[in-house]
Amino acid sequence: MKNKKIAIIGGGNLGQAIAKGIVNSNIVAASNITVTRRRTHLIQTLKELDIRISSNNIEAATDANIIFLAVKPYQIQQVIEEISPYVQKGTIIISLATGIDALSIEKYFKKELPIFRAMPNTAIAIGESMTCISAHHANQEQEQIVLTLFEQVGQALIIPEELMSSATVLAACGIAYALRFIRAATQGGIEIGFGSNLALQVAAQTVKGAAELLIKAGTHPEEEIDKVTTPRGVTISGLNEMEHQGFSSALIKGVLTSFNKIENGK
Ligand SMILES: NC(=O)C1=CN([C@@H]2O[C@H](COP(=O)(O)OP(=O)(O)OC[C@H]3O[C@@H](n4cnc5c(N)ncnc54)[C@H](OP(=O)(O)O)[C@@H]3O)[C@@H](O)[C@H]2O)C=CC1
Ligand SMILES: O=C(O)[C@@H]1CCC=N1
Repeated sequence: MKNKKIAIIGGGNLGQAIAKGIVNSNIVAASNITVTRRRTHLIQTLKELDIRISSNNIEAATDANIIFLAVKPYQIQQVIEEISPYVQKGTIIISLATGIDALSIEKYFKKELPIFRAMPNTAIAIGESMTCISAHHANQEQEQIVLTLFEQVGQALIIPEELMSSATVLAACGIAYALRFIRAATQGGIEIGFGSNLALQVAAQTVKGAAELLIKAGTHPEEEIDKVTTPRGVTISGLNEMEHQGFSSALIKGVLTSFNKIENGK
């Protein structure tokens, strides 16, 4: 793994975060990673980590063993058509583009390659991503390589491709849903007396603790809720009022709306 050459085509938010995560994990030497974008002046800081930067996609792709496609979905076809003639047989392709299926990616390459779709979330920047991955024309060794890469920047799992839209909603959009919860809790906290900074600190750590309870203890949310809700107490009153106002229903409807937009474009 250490000697694999990695090209990250599209050094934007996710592309840069992945490059940094891989370097921090020491799994591949920084000098083996090339990140490309047209405006390279915006990624000069990567050079301080020994990562190569370039605006030349073809050069980066030519000798790469693993290529991340981290451009926007509407840019992916053009980028693939540019690099495809130079991509060696057996090169692992990892596309981060939302909503572009593996068959389309293969069609743009005009040849069979091990193609992966990966959907991390923005917590990848701090090594806490939940990344769902699907594989197409890949063998077990290639699957393990891709899984290992994403395990350096959080948790990762391989799922069937038909679940990729669901993974996008639950994990990638999910970060935004959770942050909106924290913002709303903060606003409530201010109304009951906290200054905004303190309210944010309390709300954010509380959500982190709640998530860790489930992850570390492996319990169900309702089991943990039962431990907090004193009979005739204040928690159950607040929770029930939230449900009367449609809290769970609003969240579920939001999830379905995001999902339908990916699946049907509306
Ligand atoms: N999992 C998640 O939470 C999210 C996933 N995504 C998905 O991840 C992908 C990347 O998103 P994100 O990082 O937010 O997007 P960004 O816009 O931040 O990054 C895309 C980068 O691609 C570069 N780029 C555009 N055209 C080319 C080209 N021809 N050659 C090389 N580089 C190019 C752009 O830089 P320049 O203009 O300088 O070339 C830009 O920096 C998207 O496909 C999106 O669907 C997006 C958001 C969140
Ligand atoms: O909002 C979006 O379309 C992208 C996909 C997942 C997260 N952000």
